[in-house]
Parts: sequence; structure tokens; C-alpha cells
Amino acid sequence: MTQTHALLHGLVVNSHGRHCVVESDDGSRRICHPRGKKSQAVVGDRVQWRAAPAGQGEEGTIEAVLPRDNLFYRQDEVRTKAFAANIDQILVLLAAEPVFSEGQLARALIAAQEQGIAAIIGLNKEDVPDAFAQAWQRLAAYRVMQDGESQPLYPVLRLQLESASGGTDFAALQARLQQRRTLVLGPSGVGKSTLINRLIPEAQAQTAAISQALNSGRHTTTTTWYWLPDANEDGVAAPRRAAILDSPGFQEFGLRHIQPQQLTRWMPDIHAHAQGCRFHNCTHIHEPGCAVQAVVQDEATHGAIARSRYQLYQRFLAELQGR
Ligand SMILES: Nc1nc2c(ncn2[C@@H]2O[C@H](COP(=O)(O)OP(=O)(O)OP(=O)(O)O)[C@@H](O)[C@H]2O)c(=O)[nH]1
Ligand SMILES: [Zn+2]
Repeated sequence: MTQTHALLHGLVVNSHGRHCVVESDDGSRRICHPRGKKSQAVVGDRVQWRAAPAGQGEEGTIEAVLPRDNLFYRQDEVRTKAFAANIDQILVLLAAEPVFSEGQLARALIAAQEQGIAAIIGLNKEDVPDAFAQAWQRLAAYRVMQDGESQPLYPVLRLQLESASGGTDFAALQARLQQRRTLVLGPSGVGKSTLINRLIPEAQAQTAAISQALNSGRHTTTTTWYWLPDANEDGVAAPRRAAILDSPGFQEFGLRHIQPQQLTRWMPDIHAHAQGCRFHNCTHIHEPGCAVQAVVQDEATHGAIARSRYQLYQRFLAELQGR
């Protein structure tokens, strides 16, 4: 009879196809496979796992995925797939160049809003002044949105990651990363690797260890978990260890699980005016007495809802209605 090993707790720090790399409390990592066909764990998941019976290698089996605080999806034309869980905030990294897609940014912010977590925007390459000024201007609608305490809802941090200081707001960024688990996203070329290597000197070693554990030999191309070095110099561990989840490429966030009539709830600038509509189930597209359309069209309130934001709303609504 084979001896079954005890159930252990772990954290998924990488997933690759159906394998996961699970980190135990002592920091050791091993490949685990999900039991059954459906229970796919994603990076950030807390799991219960069991070591493989003696003689069957160093691998393990994921027996259960513990309840999640939140879950993020990416989507392409064909399907929606979960890719990260249990996150405290999202950092969308953009740059003066290449020119960013406001659609991708808005999707990420909607996903964060819907899961009830904070989002911050980093704008890198302050040293390219003209392009930086244009990008800053394109973020105007985001810079003015406020939360319930009249604080910026989406702080926009000015960065110059390839400089000694890191940029005007680099210290503010570091402060916001403390004790939080941050999913970092951004299109190619914005300086994501520069940021990760700056924050986590041993990032490349951590990635190499994962690749080795997965026996893939190549660079990992899926979302990866990195622990941030402890900021406390007195050696006292922070109550919640800060981590960065690096997600390669800019994931198109999946929004298909959102009900069309709920969409404005996650777009606060639109939502702020929706209460004034004549019909409580107004879609803000064609109805008479629609306060949202009135604000968008009225020159006097110009800027209360940026035209580009309303266009994004129309686009996302059509997508959700057409599913
Ligand atoms: N001018 C300027 N260039 C920067 C700055 N930070 C990074 N870069 C450059 O931007 C380019 C992209 O940086 P990466 O860190 O490789 O960006 P990435 O987002 O990881 O891009 P991918 O590897 O394509 O995903 C590189 O040529 C960097 O040297 C900055 O503060 N100013
Ligand atoms: Zn309306």
C-alpha cells in the first residue's frame, strides 16, 4: 500500500499549461498538477497540495484551490481564461512612447473596479518631454476621477525608470507597493522589465529558478510572482509581504462576466451622471431623458465625461450585449 503524504498549504507562483509551481511556507518550490480536469489553479492561488508518493519524483498534486478574494480573466476572440487571483491592486504601466491604447487601459481599470481593488497608472519616460506631455494629456479623464474621500481614484505616477531617481513619483510608487500584491500590466516597450529589475534585483534568478523547476529551459511566458525585498531595514518582517505579479504582454482583460446593465457601475465618471436618467434601466445610448448623453453632448459641461470615455462605454456595452 502506498503511503499518502499530508495535505500542505502553498501559493501558486507560476502556472504553465496545466502545471503549477507551488511555493510552500518555507520557500521551497515544486511542480504540482491539478487533480481532475477542471480545477485549474492560477498565479496567486492558495492551494492545498500533497507530495507525490515516494518513488514518483518530486512533484505534487493540487487537491484544492482555497476560496479566492478575487480573480482576473484575460480574453481573446475565442475564450476567456482566468490568469491571476488574490491581488490587492493593479499597476498599469504606460509610457510616453509607444503610444498606448486607451481601450486596454480602460478594460484594466474596469476589471479592478469590478473586483473592488485599487488601480494605479504609471507613466514612464518623463525624459521624452513632448510625447510625455501628450500622453499625460490623454490621461486627463483618469487624473480627475476621485474616490469617495476626494482622493484621486487612479493616481497617475510620473516615472523615468531609466534614471538614478526613477522619476518624479518613483518614491510614491514604492510606497504604494508596500505590503500589497500588485499585478503589473502594460504593453510591450513601456519599461516593465526595467521596473521589475529595479525593484527586485534577484528577479532574473527567481525566473530562472521557475524555468528550471518547470524543466522548460526557456524563459517563462506566463504570469509570474516575485517577492519584493523587505523594505524594513530593522529586519522585522512586514505584516503582509509585498509582491509583484508580472504579466507578460498586455492581457486583454476579460469583461464577459459583467452584466451589460452593470457596466456603468465600474466606470465611475459615467456612473456619476446615470442617476439623472429618466429610465432606471437606461442604457445611455438612445433613450430620451438620458443624463449621460446630455452631459456628453452639452458644450457647457464639456469634459465632465470625456468623449473618448463615452465611446469606450459604447464599445464595451456592445461587446457585452453581443456575447
Ligand atoms: N527614454 C526612456 N527609455 C526607457 C525608460 N525606461 C525604460 N526605457 C527603455 O524602454 C525600452 C523598453 O524597456 P523594457 O523594460 O524592456 O520594456 P518592457 O515593457 O519590458 O518591454 P517588453 O520586453 O517588450 O515587454 C528599452 O529600450 C528601455 O531602455 C525611461 O525612463 N526613459
Ligand atoms: Zn442614460
